[in-house]
Formats: sequence, C-alpha cells, structure tokens
Amino acid sequence: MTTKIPTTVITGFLGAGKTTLVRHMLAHAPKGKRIALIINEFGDLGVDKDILAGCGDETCREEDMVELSNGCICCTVADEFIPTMQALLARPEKFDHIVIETSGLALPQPLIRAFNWPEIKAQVTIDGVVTVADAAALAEGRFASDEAAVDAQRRQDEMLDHETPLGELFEDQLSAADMVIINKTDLVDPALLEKVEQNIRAELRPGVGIVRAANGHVDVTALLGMGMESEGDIDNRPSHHELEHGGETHEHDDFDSFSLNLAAVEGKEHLLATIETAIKSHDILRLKGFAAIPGAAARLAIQAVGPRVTAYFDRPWKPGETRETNLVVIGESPLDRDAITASLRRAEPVPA
Ligand SMILES: Nc1nc2c(ncn2[C@@H]2O[C@H](COP(=O)(O)OP(=O)(O)OP(=O)(O)O)[C@@H](O)[C@H]2O)c(=O)[nH]1
Repeated sequence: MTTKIPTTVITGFLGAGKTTLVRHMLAHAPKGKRIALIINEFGDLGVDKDILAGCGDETCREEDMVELSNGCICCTVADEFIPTMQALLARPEKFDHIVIETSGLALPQPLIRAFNWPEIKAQVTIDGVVTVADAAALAEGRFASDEAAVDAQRRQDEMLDHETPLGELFEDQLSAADMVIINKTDLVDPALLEKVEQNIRAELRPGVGIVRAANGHVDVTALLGMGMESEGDIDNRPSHHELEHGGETHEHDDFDSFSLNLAAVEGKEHLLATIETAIKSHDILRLKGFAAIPGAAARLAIQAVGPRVTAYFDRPWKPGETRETNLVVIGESPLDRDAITASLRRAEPVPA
C-alpha cells in the first residue's frame, strides 16, 4: 500500500494572515521534513510567493513552491490545480507534506472535492483544512458592512440567506474548516475577542477546534498531522455558493483586482500616507506589493488590510533587479480603477 502524502489546505479571507501562518509553519516544521507549497493568490503580482521565497530558511526552498496565479484555485481545479498536483507528484524528489495556500477569495469546497479525483486520490489526502480568521476585521465588523440592515432584510425575507459577498464567502470558508485559527488577537481586546470566537463557533461543524494566535504563531506539530482525510467528508461542509448556484462556476465577479506600477515614489512616509488616503477614500479591501524607496538598498514590502497599512524592508535589491514600485489592489466590484490609480499616483514625485 502506498502511503498518501498529507496535504494541509489553508484558507481564510484576504489579509487574514495565511502567508504569515505558512511562513511560521515552514520555519517551525520538523527538521528534515520536505514540504511542497502551492500558492494561489488573487491579483497577478505573486507577492505571497515572493515574500515566502525571501525567507531564506532551508524549508522555504523556492523550487518547492508552485504558484497558481491564473484565477482562484476553486475555479481552476481541472485546468490548473489537478495538472499542477500531478506534476508535483511526478517529480523525482519526494515530499513529506504539501501545503496549499488558497487565495483569500477562494471557496474551499471545490478544492477539497478535487482530492476525490482519481488522478490524485491514490497519492494524496487532505490532512486538514485550516481556516485563518482575522480577529481585527471581525471585531471591526468589516465582513458585513451593514449587519443591522442585512438582519432587518433577513427578517422580512426568509428566503434571503444571502449576506454580503464577504460574509457569505467567510461562512463557506468556516464550514470547510477542520481547525480555525483566530489570528491577529494582538489587535483585539479580550472581551471583544470572546464575542468574535462565539460568532465563529456558531458557523462551525461540531468538534472543530479553535486556536487563537498572533502572527500565525501556533504549534506546528499540531497543525501538520491532523489526519482528517477531509475529502471523504465533503458533504458535511456545505457552501452557500454551491447550494445557491448549483454547479455553476464561481466567477468572483463580486471582487475585482488590478495592479499598478509606479516608476518612482517620493519617499516612504509619503507613499504610506498616500496609500492610507487611497484606502480611506475608496473601498479597497486589500493592497500589497513592493516599493523602491529612493536611497534604500532594500525593497519595501507593503501590506494593507482594510485601513491598516504596514511596511517593512524585506530583502536587499538584487544586482540588476529593476527598482520600481508594484502594487496590487483588491476590492469589491466595481473598483473605480481610474480614481484609485490617480490617488496612488500622488506618491510619485512631482515633476520639477
Ligand atoms: N497585528 C497583526 N498583524 C498580522 C497578524 N498576522 C498577519 N498580520 C499582518 O497582516 C497582513 C496580511 O498578512 P498575510 O499573511 O499576507 O495575509 P494573507 O491572508 O496571506 O493575505 P492574502 O493572501 O492577500 O489573502 C500582513 O501585514 C501581516 O504582517 C497578526 O496576528 N497580528
């Protein structure tokens, strides 16, 4: 009997901390364990892979990372995910574990179901589905922008089980979970955190564990080796989208993303302030990328989740690398691309 390779699926909304968790997992995985990583990202810049590849640990080998950037993994199961998995399994090097980071907008259910496809079923199994929840976003009510209005509407219309696209997607991600990590606990006070946890618990299947964390710091040995074989239990993990739209493709047309290149920026503080203003003036859910700061020998990684903008120099520029600023912007459709672009271009130096 061949032993199947365990695969951990990491899901969770945009900016919840999936990449941060993966980085922690790779850094703290048992020595000698070879882990392959499949990264799927909404937006076409490949920021997550770049961040992970910059980690420098023996476990973050760039050749063990595969990027699926052609749309959300749940919509590209047949065309992209299965062939990618087959190619990974056909490699001469053997992996002990596979980790899949889905995009923040992915429905986990189609991906879980894919593990029942004969092409891969014989060789891999889902060790566990881990859903990362953003405690700060939940505490601030960012998933249901007007929860009271939605509830009032619900009371009037029993058929209306449709929340905001964000709320619905988040519930699909929770119902798929074998374990939920409530992340960003450092940003939320304990009483509110308790409420967040209660709300999450109400959406989970019985018995699903909840772990609280900051910066994805969880016990990695508990995370790898859950042995859930989740693909066998897919019918118990309902998805709003699948129930309401049958087998129709999930188009993600509720969300939009575009990337922007700035040849030069005036300076770090000015750039971050400009981004903050753009986020406040437009409905941007997520913004990330890398910036070339004048005079800096390292590139600046920029991360914005909702109103919170952070930045750090992640690695030195490589010799010959083009020093430029690339940002990806994600939000609910329709994004006013022209206005957001104009707003972000204020970070460029004013011509003399
Ligand atoms: N304060 C705080 N920030 C966090 C925590 N976890 C992650 N972050 C920050 O949140 C931002 C988003 O984290 P990521 O790990 O990139 O989130 P993600 O879920 O991979 O994002 P997408 O792939 O874009 O959906 C980064 O700036 C992280 O440093 C946490 O526990 N506390």
